[in-house]
Amino acid sequence: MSDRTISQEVAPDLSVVSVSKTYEGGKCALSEVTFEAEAGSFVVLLGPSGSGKSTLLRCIAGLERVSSGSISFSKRTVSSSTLHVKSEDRQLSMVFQDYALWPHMTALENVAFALRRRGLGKSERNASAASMLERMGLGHLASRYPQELSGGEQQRVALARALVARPGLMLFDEPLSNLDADLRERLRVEISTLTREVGATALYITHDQSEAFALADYVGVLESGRLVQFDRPERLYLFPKTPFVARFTGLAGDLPGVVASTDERKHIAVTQVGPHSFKASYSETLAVGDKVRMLIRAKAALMVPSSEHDVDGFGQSLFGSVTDVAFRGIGYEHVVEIFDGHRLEGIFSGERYGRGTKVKVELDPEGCILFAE
Ligand SMILES: Nc1ncnc2c1ncn2[C@@H]1O[C@H](COP(=O)(O)OP(=O)(O)OP(=O)(O)O)[C@@H](O)[C@H]1O
Repeated sequence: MSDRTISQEVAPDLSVVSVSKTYEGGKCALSEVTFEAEAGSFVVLLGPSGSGKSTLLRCIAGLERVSSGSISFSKRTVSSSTLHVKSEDRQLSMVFQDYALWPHMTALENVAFALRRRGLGKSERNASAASMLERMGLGHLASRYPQELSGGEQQRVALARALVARPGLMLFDEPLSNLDADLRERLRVEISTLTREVGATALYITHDQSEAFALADYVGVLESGRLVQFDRPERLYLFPKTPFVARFTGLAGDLPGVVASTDERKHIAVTQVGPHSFKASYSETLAVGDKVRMLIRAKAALMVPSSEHDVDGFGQSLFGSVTDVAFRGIGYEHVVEIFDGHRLEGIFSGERYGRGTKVKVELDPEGCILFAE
């Protein structure tokens, strides 16, 4: 960004300590949420509907008061049970799901309005707004009103408005959920690039695991108001702390089993699953005889055609029959029925195996994760 008239606000560290929020009427939406986001990092809060994502974002934005705990930006407390800094004094920008543009202002005026508190003259504000719209490929739409723009164009104007003041902290409330798949992907890339380009600390909420993994430096998973894991996306995928985190971040299979032996040093257990025994990884304490669930990541499942010489269940593999196949552009996703009516889903292959094809699925122990029932 070439405009030098607007100074960059310093990206803050964000510190959320034991934040709880109970709404009037007694609904507890957040319970003891704690995490730290480094200055300039991109954090995604992921969780199902009602898990407390919006409440947490709104507390950080200053749109809700916390019931207990504290929120600080670079050691400056902005929220606690006795202190509440107003939203407009928190030096942040927000992008909402429903765009929230002012309908009586043009695209240019909407973006320029974000600079009203920067002590700039009108012509400077307009020049900065025009250059930001240009930067986002919206220059030719600057004089249009929101109702004359498509949903995707409105959201990009909203993004331009959030970026133009070069905020230290940017908050995103499911900004892509009203857009179609293609536009969602393109705007996701723009959000990721531009936010990092301005160097802001970013907090983004979504219920979409693939969006979270694609954007985040760190992902926080919320379940019923509790932050159950806060980690790098890669670690979350390989070492989910709970079955909820594993299921919410995408599984190919979820099978019942019984522990047959354990290797505590390597955290690998042999588990009897139906007629088969598999090696799988575990992090909690497990003992021989414990009933477990073996949760299988799609990455761990390699599908090959079965041959008459194969022995079912030998060496981390099992047999099945393809019940569904879907073309995904870069390859095919299969559903495979295995023993006792259990299924593996999302089994990816560059080759298409038609319905009814007998296949062998090999499982990598690293992507098979055991949790006690
Ligand atoms: N103003 C409010 N008054 C009372 N309860 C509320 C209020 N806002 C949210 N809640 C409740 O708090 C819980 C968390 O809501 P929140 O909107 O934070 O979840 P969410 O994860 O953002 O959900 P969604 O993805 O559906 O937006 C829900 O049970 C919700 O019904």
